[in-house]
Parts: sequence; C-alpha cells; structure tokens
Amino acid sequence: MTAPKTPGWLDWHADPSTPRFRLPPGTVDAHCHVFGPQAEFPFAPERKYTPCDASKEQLFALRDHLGVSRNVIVQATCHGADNSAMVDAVRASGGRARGVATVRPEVSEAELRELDAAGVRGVRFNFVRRLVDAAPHEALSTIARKIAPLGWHVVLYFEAADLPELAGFFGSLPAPLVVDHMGRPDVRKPVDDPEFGRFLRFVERNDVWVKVSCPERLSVSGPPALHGERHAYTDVVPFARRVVTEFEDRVLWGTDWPHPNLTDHMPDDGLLVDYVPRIAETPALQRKLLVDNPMRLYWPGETA
Ligand SMILES: O=C(O)c1cc(C(=O)O)oc(=O)c1
Repeated sequence: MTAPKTPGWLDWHADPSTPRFRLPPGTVDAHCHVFGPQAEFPFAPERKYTPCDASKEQLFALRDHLGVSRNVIVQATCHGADNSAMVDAVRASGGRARGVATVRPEVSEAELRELDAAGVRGVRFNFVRRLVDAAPHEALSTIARKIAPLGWHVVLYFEAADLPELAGFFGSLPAPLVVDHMGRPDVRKPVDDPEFGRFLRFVERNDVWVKVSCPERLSVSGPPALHGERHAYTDVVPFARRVVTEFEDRVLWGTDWPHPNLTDHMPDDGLLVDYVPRIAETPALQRKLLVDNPMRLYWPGETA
C-alpha cells in the first residue's frame, strides 16, 4: 500500500528542455533530492507532505541531460531521519554524488562513520515550520558536536524573518555552515533592504557558504521558467547576483529537483540552467559557483 500524494502536488517536469547555457565540465548540482520510490523506501510517518516518486535513476537521467557531472543529494523531510533512499542513491552514483543527512541526537559514532563511508558530508537542520516540528537547539548542538570531528558541515534551512533569533545559535555551532536558498529573502523588498543586509553580514561574519538556488520558490513576479522563457525569475536575480559577487568563493548552485511543495508551477529544469549566467555573469564566476566551490566542499583533493 502506498500513500496518495498530497492534494495539488505538482510532479517534476517530465520533458525539460536542453539548456542553451553549456555548463562547464565538472559542474556540481549541489542541492537536489530523491523521493522514494515509495514502494521501496517508504516515507516517514512524521512527514508534512507526500510527494510523487523521484528515483535515483530519474535524478541521474536529469544530471546527464543538463550536462551536470555530480550531485549533492540532500535528505528530504518526507523521509525524516531515515536516510536509506538518499544513501542508496549516493552509493549507486559511483562516486559522482555526495549526501547530506538528517540524524537524531542519539545517532552513534558507528552510524555516522557508516554514513561517511557511503559519501555523506553534512547534516541538515531545518527551521521551516511548514516542513518539520521544531527541534530543541540543545539537540541540534549535540548533533553538530558529533559530526564536527568527521569534517562535515551543517546545512541550514530557514526563513529570512527568523534569522535574527537564530543567528546567535548558528554562530555557536562547531562546524562549517551552508545556507539553503539564500536564507529565503523576501524578494518584494529591495536588495539593499536591511533584512537582506542582515543576512549578508551573517554570511560575512561566520564564513557561511550560500546556495544561490531556488529562484522558482523565491520568485513572486516571475516570469516562470517555462515555455522557453529567457528571463525567468527576474525579481530574484539581483539577490543572487549580489551573493555571487560578494562571496564568490563560498557560493553553490543547485537545481532543487524534484522541487518539493511548489504550488504555482513546475519549472523546466533546462531553463533553470539558463538562469545561471544571469546571476554569475563571467566565466570565472561561473566556474567558481558550479565547479571549484562545490568540489572544495564535497570532493576536496579531487579534480573535477
Ligand atoms: O526537504 C524538504 O522537504 C524540502 C522542502 C523544501 C520546501 O518546501 O521549501 O525545500 C527543500 O529544499 C527541501
């Protein structure tokens, strides 16, 4: 028995276009997920949504179609702290994927070492209320202390408005920090609004890595990456461009495939690739964003 999808669920784009922008060789998609397949890897009882299936084979097919070389597969909240689907995908990639896991504070050193051997390099802490029940900071600190000796990092997912109350806690964590989706700025505000300024200062002070991902989720006025649109998500561009130019050595890019919980539209992933040169405008910035930075974080010592 498999659970039905959340009503209104949008499935990933079945026929993405071929990008016009040629990704540089060695490009890493540093933020993507697998869902199930549910029949093989059931979703977690505590999940807040039930998605469509999005298997490792389908992820790897998209990787090849887009011209991506490697993936970082981030544990999706619909799988809770059961990392088996993500780990199965990372193991099946032949070294071309790394993973970011969700673990509980009681996780043992042996379990962490097994995840590390499989290719996991970080844990994700999620503060987005519609996705997870709140976790006490003490429990998260315990996890951070356990993973730090492995050289892992902590991936943080939060909404911009919550940063003031979370920043002190984030700064206390004993591991490198990576922020998902630019800390989810409100793009209706100007790029030099104090709220985004606060985020940029947080990044600066704590040497934070930033994923300039998810324009499709952050955009308010679009236009969506569909039907050959050449200027998708124009309202998000100034925010991403600002982060890419200020922190060129600590920015990462990812597709966010299979795009959980979008309710408005499902982007054409080929057009999401075509968005990249609008936020990283020179070949040098593109190479750092797409290849050099993610390689340093996830495949240190290896050449692309
Ligand atoms: O793990 C998830 O469930 C998840 C959800 C969302 C979102 O709904 O915003 O974004 C993500 O990057 C990952």
